[in-house]
Amino acid sequence: MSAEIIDGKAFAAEMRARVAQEVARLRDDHGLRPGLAVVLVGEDPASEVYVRNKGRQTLEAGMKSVEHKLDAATSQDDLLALIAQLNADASIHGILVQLPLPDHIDSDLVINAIAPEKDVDGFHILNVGLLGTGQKAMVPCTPLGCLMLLRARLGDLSGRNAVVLGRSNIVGKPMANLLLRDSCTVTVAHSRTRDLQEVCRRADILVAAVGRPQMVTGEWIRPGATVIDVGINRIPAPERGAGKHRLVGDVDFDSAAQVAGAITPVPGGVGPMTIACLLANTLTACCRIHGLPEPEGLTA
Ligand SMILES: Nc1nc2c(c(=O)[nH]1)N[C@@H](CN(C=O)c1ccc(C(=O)N[C@@H](CCC(=O)O)C(=O)O)cc1)CN2
Repeated sequence: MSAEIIDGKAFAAEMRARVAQEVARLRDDHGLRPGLAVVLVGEDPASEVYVRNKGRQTLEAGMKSVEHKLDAATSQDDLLALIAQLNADASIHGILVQLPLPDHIDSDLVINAIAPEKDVDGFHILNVGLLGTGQKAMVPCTPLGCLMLLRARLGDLSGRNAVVLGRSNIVGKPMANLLLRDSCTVTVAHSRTRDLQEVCRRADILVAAVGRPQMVTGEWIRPGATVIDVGINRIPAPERGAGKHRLVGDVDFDSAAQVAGAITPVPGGVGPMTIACLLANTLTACCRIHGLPEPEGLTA
């Protein structure tokens, strides 16, 4: 193996410590406590874990944490009523609706009902537009985490060839916008892209967010490239015992690490950065809502 392993878990821990420092400063200097409300509809086991971790890490950073766990059959109107209540709650600076939502709920409608200044996921159409036009926005947490890792490893990103594999609203599109904002030459590739492997091989920076376990192998990677693996896929691991599973990314780590200059592992790469950036966004939202200067280095 030749690649440097980018330790997202350690980077996220440093970021959370920095957020906690700033939260303490807000309390001491302004008597403020950032508050985050997380809404979960249904009983998806992975979502339950993520929501629990968000609540715990929010409290550890010194912020207020509120969890709303709603039955899977909750109506869209009831969910919208809860969002309206949280929008009006001055002690709440960030609102996040855990995705995916049950099929009977229109996710776009719900997300766009969140007050844009409290939209710490950065999914509201106003924040999407602000980011897309290079203006000050709330930035989606996973792409923000990827950007932080890239800047920490590479410094100035300008002029680099970046390929984003995947075009989702949550990761691929905002990631491409963030890399463009940092003056990369950006290609968004996806399942219909011709010569996909060749396109990826041109990348100095490759962000894989395609949702297909271990799809990107060493042959897809330019020697020395920086590879950010956003995928979180649970695959059977019979070698660990009957019915056991393990987590893998969208990149085949073993072959990719032979070629890349640096690579994020799964788990322990991008995943932990998602929640660290959520805390940073909640702090940023609190500062913006109260007209206070934002701490440096915690947003794009
Ligand atoms: N409203 C949102 N919903 C979802 C988002 C989001 O950003 N906003 N992202 C994902 C899930 N997610 C956070 O919500 C998330 C995913 C993974 C991790 C993480 O730390 N992963 C670990 C492995 C965890 C495991 O063992 O399963 C890692 O990669 O090391 C954190 C947050 C979908 N929904």
